Amino acid sequence: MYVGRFVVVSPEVAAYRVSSRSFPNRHVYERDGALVVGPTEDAPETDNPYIAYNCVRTTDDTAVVGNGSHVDPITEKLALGYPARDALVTALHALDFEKDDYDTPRVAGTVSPEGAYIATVRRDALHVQAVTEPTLVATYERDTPAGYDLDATDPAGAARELYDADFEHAVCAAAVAPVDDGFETAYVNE
Ligand SMILES: NC(=O)c1ncn([C@@H]2O[C@H](COP(=O)(O)O)[C@@H](O)[C@H]2O)c1NC=O
Repeated sequence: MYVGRFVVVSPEVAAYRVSSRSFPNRHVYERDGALVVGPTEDAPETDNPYIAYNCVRTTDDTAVVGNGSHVDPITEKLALGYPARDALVTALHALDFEKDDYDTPRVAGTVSPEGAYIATVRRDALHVQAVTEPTLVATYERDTPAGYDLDATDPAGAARELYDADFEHAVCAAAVAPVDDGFETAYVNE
């Protein structure tokens, strides 16, 4: 099954995978404390505005994952003191679904020692939900948050588990979790 990009959030960890039919030549890398999705050196030129973005950012107490430019305003609202639910609602409502050929939904997650959320904005819905067990939302097919069998509670394990998940066209994966002195991140490119 092809589900496109997806987020999995648990109370311990937030993770994200890029699956892509159209733009497979991409990778995750670190820049200025964020994890970024972007084209590899051999990628063909494109003017698609939706394929390069920060996919993981953190504030002092909360980490954000997502499939596009909304990761930045969600992070900025959190840094201003908005509760996670409100930061997700505000940023996703402002940017809305992607204006591409598929009306691709935006998906996002947050995790902090105080709690975790998962969210999506589609053409027909805005869904923001507190997470008490591992939960997945994807851009296509599985586009409403639903329980997912994630075993890992650490970023390295979660990024690996998402990369290896049985959905087509894996490209790369990333994950983030709170630790004693901040956040730990990990990613997989293969
Ligand atoms: N975030 C991403 O990495 C990303 N990759 C592709 N898209 C969008 O989704 C469309 C379909 O891409 P694909 O055929 O790879 O699933 C692309 O034309 C692009 O507008 C993305 N936008 C949202 O998921």
